[in-house]
Amino acid sequence: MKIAIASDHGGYQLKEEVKKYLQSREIEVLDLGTNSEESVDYPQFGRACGEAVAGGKADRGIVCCGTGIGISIAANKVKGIRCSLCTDVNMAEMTRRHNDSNILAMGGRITDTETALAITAAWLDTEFEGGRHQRRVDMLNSY
Ligand SMILES: O=C(CO)[C@H](O)[C@H](O)[C@H](O)COP(=O)(O)O
Repeated sequence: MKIAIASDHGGYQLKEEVKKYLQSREIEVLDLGTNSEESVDYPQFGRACGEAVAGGKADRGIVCCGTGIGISIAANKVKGIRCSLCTDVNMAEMTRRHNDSNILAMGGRITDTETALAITAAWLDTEFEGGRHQRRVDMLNSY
């Protein structure tokens, strides 16, 4: 699996922790920046991750900003993206099982590293259930 990751300055430290975690699992990482805590604009990074996933350059993506909100809004502007802002493991499992989430968003100023890595693990390892949820995902994709 190849995961695209992106953040603004508010999510930079968390992105780096997520990157280390993914690499420890020997998951290939496409790092789309940002590369420091210098102030940047989250819409560009959320869009870049969305386009990487929608365009097939990565299988899924993970984005981080201060809250996870702005960058998830940006990623969800890209057709085909179902970006889910998660603050706990249950949300991560549910959004994979029911929404076939293809980008995970987290907030570097909201969620501590240990929780974020547990969320990441759950999101990576939980399968989409299909069935009635496929119909709903198809509806999302048609909009
Ligand atoms: O988009 C956000 C809020 O929904 C993120 O938290 C951003 O990281 C934040 O807005 C950046 O704010 P800053 O004051 O420019 O660091």
